[in-house]
Amino acid sequence: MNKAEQTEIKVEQEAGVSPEQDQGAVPMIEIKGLSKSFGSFHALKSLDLTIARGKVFGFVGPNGAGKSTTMSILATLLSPSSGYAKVDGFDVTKHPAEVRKRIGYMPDFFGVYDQFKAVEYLHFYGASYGIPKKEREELIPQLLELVNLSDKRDAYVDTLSRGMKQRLCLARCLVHDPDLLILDEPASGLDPRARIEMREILLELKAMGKTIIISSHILPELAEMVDEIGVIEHGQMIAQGNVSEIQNRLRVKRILYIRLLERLEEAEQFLQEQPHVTRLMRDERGIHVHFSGQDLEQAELISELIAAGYRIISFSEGQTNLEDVFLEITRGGDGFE
Ligand SMILES: Nc1ncnc2c1ncn2[C@@H]1O[C@H](COP(=O)(O)OP(=O)(O)OP(=O)(O)O)[C@@H](O)[C@H]1O
Repeated sequence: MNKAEQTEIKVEQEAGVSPEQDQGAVPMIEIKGLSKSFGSFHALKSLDLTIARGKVFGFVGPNGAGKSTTMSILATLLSPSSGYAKVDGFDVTKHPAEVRKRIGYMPDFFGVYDQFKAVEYLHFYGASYGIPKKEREELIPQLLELVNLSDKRDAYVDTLSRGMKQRLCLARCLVHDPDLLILDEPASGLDPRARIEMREILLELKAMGKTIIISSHILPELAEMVDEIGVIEHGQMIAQGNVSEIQNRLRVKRILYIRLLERLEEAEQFLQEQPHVTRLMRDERGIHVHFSGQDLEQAELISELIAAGYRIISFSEGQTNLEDVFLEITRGGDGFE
Protein backbone atom coordinates (compact mmCIF):
# COMPACT_ATOMS: atom_id res chain seq x y z
CA MET A 1 0.00 0.00 0.00
CA ASN A 2 1.42 3.40 -0.90
CA LYS A 3 1.50 6.40 1.38
CA ALA A 4 -1.44 8.17 -0.29
CA GLU A 5 -3.65 5.07 0.16
CA GLN A 6 -2.61 4.77 3.80
CA THR A 7 -3.54 8.40 4.41
CA GLU A 8 -6.89 7.91 2.66
CA ILE A 9 -7.76 4.92 4.86
CA LYS A 10 -6.67 6.76 8.00
CA VAL A 11 -8.85 9.74 7.14
CA GLU A 12 -11.85 7.50 6.34
CA GLN A 13 -11.46 5.54 9.53
CA GLU A 14 -11.18 8.65 11.65
CA ALA A 15 -14.22 10.17 10.01
CA GLY A 16 -16.13 6.86 9.92
CA VAL A 17 -17.21 7.81 6.43
CA SER A 18 -16.48 5.83 3.29
CA PRO A 19 -15.45 7.66 0.12
CA GLU A 20 -18.80 6.87 -1.54
CA GLN A 21 -20.94 7.83 1.44
CA ASP A 22 -20.10 11.44 0.67
CA GLN A 23 -21.62 11.09 -2.75
CA GLY A 24 -25.15 10.13 -1.72
CA ALA A 25 -26.84 6.83 -1.05
CA VAL A 26 -24.45 3.90 -1.10
CA PRO A 27 -25.89 0.40 -1.22
CA MET A 28 -25.58 -1.45 2.08
CA ILE A 29 -23.94 -4.36 0.29
CA GLU A 30 -22.04 -4.19 -2.96
CA ILE A 31 -20.33 -7.31 -4.24
CA LYS A 32 -18.57 -7.37 -7.62
CA GLY A 33 -16.76 -10.22 -9.32
CA LEU A 34 -16.32 -11.99 -5.99
CA SER A 35 -14.43 -15.25 -6.23
CA LYS A 36 -13.17 -17.58 -3.54
CA SER A 37 -11.14 -20.71 -4.05
CA PHE A 38 -10.17 -23.35 -1.52
CA GLY A 39 -7.14 -24.94 -3.17
CA SER A 40 -8.31 -25.94 -6.63
CA PHE A 41 -11.99 -25.80 -5.65
CA HIS A 42 -13.86 -22.66 -6.75
CA ALA A 43 -16.55 -22.03 -4.14
CA LEU A 44 -17.50 -18.58 -5.53
CA LYS A 45 -17.17 -17.68 -9.19
CA SER A 46 -17.38 -13.98 -9.96
CA LEU A 47 -20.44 -13.30 -7.84
CA ASP A 48 -22.24 -9.94 -8.20
CA LEU A 49 -24.78 -8.74 -5.67
CA THR A 50 -26.13 -5.34 -4.62
CA ILE A 51 -28.49 -4.86 -1.71
CA ALA A 52 -30.03 -1.46 -0.97
CA ARG A 53 -30.36 -0.04 2.52
CA GLY A 54 -33.36 -1.19 4.55
CA LYS A 55 -34.03 -4.24 2.39
CA VAL A 56 -34.49 -7.78 3.58
CA PHE A 57 -32.71 -10.05 1.16
CA GLY A 58 -33.23 -13.81 1.04
CA PHE A 59 -30.21 -15.76 -0.09
CA VAL A 60 -31.27 -19.18 -1.29
CA GLY A 61 -29.51 -22.09 -2.87
CA PRO A 62 -28.82 -25.76 -2.43
CA ASN A 63 -26.24 -27.17 0.00
CA GLY A 64 -22.72 -26.16 -0.86
CA ALA A 65 -23.81 -23.39 -3.27
CA GLY A 66 -21.64 -20.77 -1.55
CA LYS A 67 -24.03 -18.92 0.78
CA SER A 68 -21.95 -19.32 3.95
CA THR A 69 -18.75 -18.49 2.07
CA THR A 70 -20.27 -15.21 0.81
CA MET A 71 -21.57 -14.35 4.26
CA SER A 72 -18.22 -15.12 5.93
CA ILE A 73 -16.51 -12.76 3.47
CA LEU A 74 -19.05 -10.03 4.27
CA ALA A 75 -18.40 -10.67 7.95
CA THR A 76 -14.62 -10.14 7.33
CA LEU A 77 -13.83 -13.70 8.44
CA LEU A 78 -12.65 -14.95 5.05
CA SER A 79 -10.79 -12.98 2.44
CA PRO A 80 -11.79 -13.08 -1.21
CA SER A 81 -9.49 -14.62 -3.83
CA SER A 82 -10.52 -11.86 -6.25
CA GLY A 83 -13.22 -9.24 -6.72
CA TYR A 84 -14.52 -7.16 -3.84
CA ALA A 85 -17.25 -6.92 -1.24
CA LYS A 86 -18.26 -3.63 0.37
CA VAL A 87 -20.49 -2.93 3.35
CA ASP A 88 -21.86 0.60 3.55
CA GLY A 89 -19.15 1.62 1.08
CA PHE A 90 -16.30 0.05 3.06
CA ASP A 91 -14.27 -2.68 1.43
CA VAL A 92 -14.20 -5.74 3.71
CA THR A 93 -10.51 -6.37 3.05
CA LYS A 94 -9.27 -2.80 3.27
CA HIS A 95 -11.45 -1.56 6.16
CA PRO A 96 -12.49 -4.58 8.25
CA ALA A 97 -12.83 -2.53 11.44
CA GLU A 98 -15.35 -0.15 9.83
CA VAL A 99 -17.26 -3.12 8.43
CA ARG A 100 -17.40 -4.91 11.79
CA LYS A 101 -18.89 -1.84 13.47
CA ARG A 102 -21.77 -1.97 11.03
CA ILE A 103 -22.61 -5.66 11.01
CA GLY A 104 -24.20 -8.21 13.27
CA TYR A 105 -23.24 -11.70 12.10
CA MET A 106 -24.99 -14.89 13.07
CA PRO A 107 -23.10 -17.91 11.74
CA ASP A 108 -24.83 -21.19 10.91
CA PHE A 109 -22.92 -22.94 13.67
CA PHE A 110 -22.48 -20.84 16.73
CA GLY A 111 -21.06 -21.45 20.13
CA VAL A 112 -22.94 -20.21 23.14
CA TYR A 113 -21.33 -19.97 26.50
CA ASP A 114 -23.34 -22.51 28.43
CA GLN A 115 -22.06 -21.54 31.85
CA PHE A 116 -23.54 -18.03 31.49
CA LYS A 117 -27.04 -16.91 32.28
CA ALA A 118 -28.80 -15.31 29.29
CA VAL A 119 -28.40 -11.84 30.75
CA GLU A 120 -24.71 -12.39 31.57
CA TYR A 121 -24.10 -13.64 28.05
CA LEU A 122 -25.39 -10.39 26.58
CA HIS A 123 -23.42 -8.32 29.11
CA PHE A 124 -20.30 -10.21 28.10
CA TYR A 125 -20.80 -9.35 24.42
CA GLY A 126 -21.88 -5.79 25.18
CA ALA A 127 -18.73 -5.27 27.25
CA SER A 128 -16.57 -6.70 24.48
CA TYR A 129 -17.97 -3.97 22.20
CA GLY A 130 -16.98 -1.41 24.82
CA ILE A 131 -20.54 -0.51 25.84
CA PRO A 132 -20.45 0.96 29.37
CA LYS A 133 -22.24 -1.00 32.12
CA LYS A 134 -24.85 1.70 32.68
CA GLU A 135 -25.87 1.67 29.02
CA ARG A 136 -25.89 -2.13 28.95
CA GLU A 137 -28.24 -2.23 31.91
CA GLU A 138 -30.72 -0.22 29.91
CA LEU A 139 -30.12 -1.95 26.59
CA ILE A 140 -30.10 -5.63 27.56
CA PRO A 141 -33.67 -5.83 28.93
CA GLN A 142 -34.81 -4.21 25.65
CA LEU A 143 -32.94 -6.80 23.62
CA LEU A 144 -34.33 -9.66 25.69
CA GLU A 145 -37.80 -8.21 25.17
CA LEU A 146 -37.23 -7.96 21.42
CA VAL A 147 -36.28 -11.62 21.13
CA ASN A 148 -39.01 -12.76 23.58
CA LEU A 149 -36.61 -13.95 26.22
CA SER A 150 -37.39 -11.58 29.09
CA ASP A 151 -38.67 -14.47 31.19
CA LYS A 152 -35.42 -16.40 30.55
CA ARG A 153 -33.21 -13.56 31.73
CA ASP A 154 -31.69 -15.61 34.55
CA ALA A 155 -31.81 -19.01 32.88
CA TYR A 156 -28.49 -20.70 32.13
CA VAL A 157 -27.78 -20.81 28.41
CA ASP A 158 -27.46 -24.62 28.41
CA THR A 159 -31.03 -24.95 29.69
CA LEU A 160 -32.48 -23.02 26.72
CA SER A 161 -34.13 -24.74 23.77
CA ARG A 162 -32.53 -24.52 20.33
CA GLY A 163 -35.00 -21.84 19.26
CA MET A 164 -34.25 -19.81 22.39
CA LYS A 165 -30.50 -20.15 21.83
CA GLN A 166 -30.96 -18.93 18.24
CA ARG A 167 -32.90 -15.92 19.51
CA LEU A 168 -30.29 -15.21 22.18
CA CYS A 169 -27.65 -15.35 19.48
CA LEU A 170 -29.68 -12.86 17.46
CA ALA A 171 -29.86 -10.55 20.49
CA ARG A 172 -26.07 -10.86 20.78
CA CYS A 173 -25.74 -9.68 17.15
CA LEU A 174 -27.73 -6.57 18.03
CA VAL A 175 -25.82 -5.30 21.08
CA HIS A 176 -23.85 -2.71 19.12
CA ASP A 177 -26.91 -1.61 17.10
CA PRO A 178 -25.55 -2.63 13.68
CA ASP A 179 -27.15 -1.40 10.45
CA LEU A 180 -26.70 -4.72 8.68
CA LEU A 181 -27.59 -8.18 9.93
CA ILE A 182 -25.97 -11.16 8.25
CA LEU A 183 -27.92 -14.20 9.31
CA ASP A 184 -26.77 -17.60 8.11
CA GLU A 185 -29.71 -20.02 8.33
CA PRO A 186 -31.25 -18.52 11.48
CA ALA A 187 -34.28 -20.79 11.21
CA SER A 188 -32.38 -24.04 10.67
CA GLY A 189 -33.28 -26.85 13.02
CA LEU A 190 -36.24 -24.97 14.46
CA ASP A 191 -39.73 -26.39 14.71
CA PRO A 192 -42.52 -24.55 12.83
CA ARG A 193 -43.56 -22.54 15.88
CA ALA A 194 -40.02 -21.42 16.64
CA ARG A 195 -39.60 -20.45 12.98
CA ILE A 196 -42.68 -18.26 13.16
CA GLU A 197 -41.29 -16.56 16.28
CA MET A 198 -38.00 -15.97 14.49
CA ARG A 199 -39.83 -14.56 11.48
CA GLU A 200 -41.77 -12.13 13.63
CA ILE A 201 -38.60 -10.85 15.23
CA LEU A 202 -37.03 -10.33 11.81
CA LEU A 203 -40.08 -8.39 10.67
CA GLU A 204 -39.68 -6.18 13.71
CA LEU A 205 -36.03 -5.59 12.87
CA LYS A 206 -37.00 -4.72 9.33
CA ALA A 207 -39.48 -2.18 10.69
CA MET A 208 -36.60 -0.69 12.70
CA GLY A 209 -34.85 -0.02 9.38
CA LYS A 210 -32.17 -2.70 9.54
CA THR A 211 -30.86 -4.19 6.34
CA ILE A 212 -30.94 -7.97 6.60
CA ILE A 213 -29.38 -10.68 4.50
CA ILE A 214 -30.69 -14.06 5.47
CA SER A 215 -29.95 -17.48 4.03
CA SER A 216 -32.31 -20.38 4.22
CA HIS A 217 -33.52 -23.60 2.68
CA ILE A 218 -36.99 -22.98 4.04
CA LEU A 219 -38.17 -21.02 1.07
CA PRO A 220 -41.85 -20.43 1.80
CA GLU A 221 -40.79 -19.02 5.18
CA LEU A 222 -38.45 -16.60 3.43
CA ALA A 223 -41.05 -15.52 0.88
CA GLU A 224 -43.19 -13.94 3.54
CA MET A 225 -40.52 -11.70 4.92
CA VAL A 226 -38.07 -10.85 2.16
CA ASP A 227 -38.19 -7.98 -0.31
CA GLU A 228 -35.88 -9.68 -2.73
CA ILE A 229 -34.35 -13.05 -3.31
CA GLY A 230 -31.11 -14.13 -4.87
CA VAL A 231 -30.63 -17.70 -5.98
CA ILE A 232 -27.07 -19.02 -5.85
CA GLU A 233 -25.87 -22.25 -7.38
CA HIS A 234 -22.29 -23.53 -7.80
CA GLY A 235 -20.92 -20.20 -6.57
CA GLN A 236 -22.85 -18.04 -9.05
CA MET A 237 -26.00 -15.96 -8.77
CA ILE A 238 -28.46 -17.46 -11.19
CA ALA A 239 -31.40 -15.18 -10.45
CA GLN A 240 -32.03 -12.04 -8.46
CA GLY A 241 -35.08 -9.86 -8.05
CA ASN A 242 -38.25 -9.50 -6.04
CA VAL A 243 -40.20 -12.69 -5.60
CA SER A 244 -42.80 -11.87 -8.26
CA GLU A 245 -40.15 -10.72 -10.76
CA ILE A 246 -38.41 -14.05 -10.41
CA GLN A 247 -41.71 -15.85 -10.86
CA ASN A 248 -42.45 -13.80 -13.97
CA ARG A 249 -39.23 -14.95 -15.54
CA LEU A 250 -40.27 -18.54 -15.25
CA ARG A 251 -42.18 -20.45 -17.85
CA VAL A 252 -44.42 -22.16 -15.36
CA LYS A 253 -46.44 -19.17 -14.33
CA ARG A 254 -49.69 -20.57 -13.14
CA ILE A 255 -50.96 -23.73 -11.62
CA LEU A 256 -54.63 -24.24 -12.43
CA TYR A 257 -56.89 -26.66 -10.65
CA ILE A 258 -59.90 -27.86 -12.57
CA ARG A 259 -62.66 -29.94 -10.97
CA LEU A 260 -64.99 -31.77 -13.32
CA LEU A 261 -68.26 -33.56 -12.77
CA GLU A 262 -67.14 -36.62 -14.78
CA ARG A 263 -64.79 -37.82 -17.59
CA LEU A 264 -61.65 -36.93 -15.65
CA GLU A 265 -59.35 -39.28 -17.52
CA GLU A 266 -60.64 -38.14 -20.89
CA ALA A 267 -60.23 -34.50 -19.87
CA GLU A 268 -56.62 -35.14 -18.94
CA GLN A 269 -55.92 -36.40 -22.48
CA PHE A 270 -57.74 -33.38 -23.89
CA LEU A 271 -55.78 -30.91 -21.77
CA GLN A 272 -52.50 -32.52 -22.72
CA GLU A 273 -53.09 -31.40 -26.30
CA GLN A 274 -53.95 -27.78 -25.45
CA PRO A 275 -51.42 -24.97 -25.99
CA HIS A 276 -49.44 -23.64 -22.98
CA VAL A 277 -50.11 -26.73 -20.88
CA THR A 278 -46.70 -27.86 -19.65
CA ARG A 279 -47.55 -30.50 -17.05
CA LEU A 280 -50.59 -32.30 -15.63
CA MET A 281 -51.33 -34.10 -12.40
CA ARG A 282 -54.65 -35.78 -11.69
CA ASP A 283 -56.09 -36.57 -8.27
CA GLU A 284 -59.45 -38.15 -7.45
CA ARG A 285 -61.28 -34.82 -7.59
CA GLY A 286 -59.64 -32.84 -10.35
CA ILE A 287 -56.62 -31.98 -12.46
CA HIS A 288 -53.65 -29.72 -11.64
CA VAL A 289 -52.46 -27.98 -14.79
CA HIS A 290 -49.10 -26.18 -15.09
CA PHE A 291 -49.91 -23.42 -17.51
CA SER A 292 -47.56 -20.97 -19.22
CA GLY A 293 -50.21 -18.77 -20.90
CA GLN A 294 -51.60 -15.41 -19.84
CA ASP A 295 -55.22 -14.39 -19.01
CA LEU A 296 -56.38 -14.55 -22.64
CA GLU A 297 -55.03 -18.06 -23.20
CA GLN A 298 -56.47 -19.16 -19.88
CA ALA A 299 -59.94 -17.89 -20.89
CA GLU A 300 -59.57 -19.77 -24.17
CA LEU A 301 -58.70 -22.96 -22.36
CA ILE A 302 -61.91 -22.75 -20.32
CA SER A 303 -63.96 -22.08 -23.49
CA GLU A 304 -62.37 -25.09 -25.21
CA LEU A 305 -63.21 -27.36 -22.30
CA ILE A 306 -66.82 -26.19 -22.23
CA ALA A 307 -67.14 -26.41 -26.03
CA ALA A 308 -65.91 -30.00 -25.83
CA GLY A 309 -68.76 -30.76 -23.45
CA TYR A 310 -66.82 -31.05 -20.17
CA ARG A 311 -68.91 -30.02 -17.15
CA ILE A 312 -66.71 -27.88 -14.88
CA ILE A 313 -67.48 -27.72 -11.15
CA SER A 314 -64.71 -25.22 -10.39
CA PHE A 315 -61.66 -23.65 -11.99
CA SER A 316 -59.08 -22.04 -9.72
CA GLU A 317 -55.70 -20.44 -10.17
CA GLY A 318 -52.96 -20.99 -7.61
CA GLN A 319 -49.84 -18.87 -7.15
CA THR A 320 -46.54 -20.60 -7.67
CA ASN A 321 -44.72 -20.27 -4.39
CA LEU A 322 -41.03 -19.72 -3.81
CA GLU A 323 -40.46 -23.44 -3.42
CA ASP A 324 -41.80 -24.07 -6.94
CA VAL A 325 -39.66 -21.26 -8.31
CA PHE A 326 -36.56 -22.58 -6.65
CA LEU A 327 -37.10 -26.11 -7.90
CA GLU A 328 -37.80 -24.80 -11.37
CA ILE A 329 -34.64 -22.67 -11.41
CA THR A 330 -32.31 -25.26 -9.99
CA ARG A 331 -33.73 -28.13 -12.05
CA GLY A 332 -31.03 -27.47 -14.62
CA GLY A 333 -32.06 -24.26 -16.26
CA ASP A 334 -34.78 -25.65 -18.50
CA GLY A 335 -37.46 -23.67 -16.72
CA PHE A 336 -35.54 -20.46 -16.59
CA GLU A 337 -34.54 -18.07 -19.32
N1 LIG B 1 -12.65 -24.01 4.38
C1 LIG B 1 -13.02 -24.70 3.30
N2 LIG B 1 -12.18 -25.54 2.68
C2 LIG B 1 -12.55 -26.23 1.58
N3 LIG B 1 -13.76 -26.15 0.99
C3 LIG B 1 -14.66 -25.34 1.57
C4 LIG B 1 -14.35 -24.57 2.76
N4 LIG B 1 -15.43 -23.83 3.09
C5 LIG B 1 -16.39 -24.14 2.17
N5 LIG B 1 -15.93 -25.02 1.26
C6 LIG B 1 -16.66 -25.57 0.12
O1 LIG B 1 -17.21 -24.50 -0.61
C7 LIG B 1 -18.53 -24.81 -1.09
C8 LIG B 1 -19.50 -23.75 -0.62
O2 LIG B 1 -19.71 -23.91 0.78
P1 LIG B 1 -20.73 -23.00 1.61
O3 LIG B 1 -20.60 -23.41 3.03
O4 LIG B 1 -20.47 -21.58 1.28
O5 LIG B 1 -22.13 -23.44 1.00
P2 LIG B 1 -23.59 -23.10 1.50
O6 LIG B 1 -24.34 -22.61 0.31
O7 LIG B 1 -23.55 -22.23 2.69
O8 LIG B 1 -24.14 -24.54 1.88
P3 LIG B 1 -25.08 -25.00 3.11
O9 LIG B 1 -26.44 -24.60 2.74
O10 LIG B 1 -24.90 -26.49 3.09
O11 LIG B 1 -24.56 -24.34 4.34
C9 LIG B 1 -18.83 -26.22 -0.58
O12 LIG B 1 -18.57 -27.15 -1.61
C10 LIG B 1 -17.86 -26.40 0.57
O13 LIG B 1 -17.51 -27.75 0.74
